[in-house]
Amino acid sequence: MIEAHALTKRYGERTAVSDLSFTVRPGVVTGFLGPNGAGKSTTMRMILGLDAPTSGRVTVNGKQYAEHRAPLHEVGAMLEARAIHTGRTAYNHLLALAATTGIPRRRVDEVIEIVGLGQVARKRAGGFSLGMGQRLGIASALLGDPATLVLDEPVNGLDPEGILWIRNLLKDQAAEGRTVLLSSHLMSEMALTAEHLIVIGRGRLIADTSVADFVRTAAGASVRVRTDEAERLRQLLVGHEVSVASVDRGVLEVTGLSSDRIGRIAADQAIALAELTPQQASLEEAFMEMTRDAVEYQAPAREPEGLAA
Ligand SMILES: Nc1ncnc2c1ncn2[C@@H]1O[C@H](COP(=O)(O)OP(=O)(O)OP(=O)(O)O)[C@@H](O)[C@H]1O
Repeated sequence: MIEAHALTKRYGERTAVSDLSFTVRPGVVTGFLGPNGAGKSTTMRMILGLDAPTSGRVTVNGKQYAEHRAPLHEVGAMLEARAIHTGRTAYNHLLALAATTGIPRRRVDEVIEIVGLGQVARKRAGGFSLGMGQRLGIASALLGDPATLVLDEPVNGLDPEGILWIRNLLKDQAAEGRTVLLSSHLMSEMALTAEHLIVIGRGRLIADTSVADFVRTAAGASVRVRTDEAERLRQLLVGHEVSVASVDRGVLEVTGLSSDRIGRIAADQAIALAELTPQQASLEEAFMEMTRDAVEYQAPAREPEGLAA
């Protein structure tokens, strides 16, 4: 369990994270979303004790990272996969890491198997592809068999097979009762991997919700209706906070009413419907919609061009 309480981080004049409170629970994959510069990496660094909060606090299983006696067993992290620029083999890299924390050699073999690096474990990690580097980063994170995993952009640069692999791995880790927090810019990927979302914009909390609710409550969700009496139905539906667009002959797109409601109104007036389809906003659209205000509202008007995140 990760708990942030009024977490704030300032770098000089710039506030990277502002009064951020959230809880990441075990058992489900939690996605950490936000536009560029929203403060995701800064928050993750504070979780891992790599950056000190200006105020507030964040704990992992009730303690701040530095208070844990064996942090590698508590929290596994991958912040930048590319941080592994090593002349060592993947195996020796993991072995050295294990040795510093009293983790046995057989666990190194185990994690190499888990991440599928068996074929290349004796090769220099410095020559690894991005995908192999990601797998090695994940192997390092899993080494201490931690109850909590914190991964910054773990699917970055992976091919479809690698993405599917990480998705299943993280779901399995969560299903085993671990706490899993991952950030990603790939919203569509997050929709498939995460069950819960923490969304931030300009360092502030925008949403702390299930993926299903996030998409459901996103503005812009509409219903597609097809009927021979489109014009009559349009006049019945249109009103305060309900807009109806004619997208094609006999096809309406209704925003502001549920499909249930539209179906009932049509039935009451004996209008036969040939189609009544809720158009689910994609996570990508929902994310853009919900973070847009945070970006626009808080962007300082006087900021010099080119500096705005
Ligand atoms: N060491 C630092 N010194 C000064 N400003 C920083 C520092 N680290 C981050 N920032 C600023 O804090 C804000 C948040 O950055 P952060 O990297 O946490 O965002 P992010 O959500 O991870 O973004 P991205 O998705 O682009 O990586 C940004 O405006 C960034 O410029």
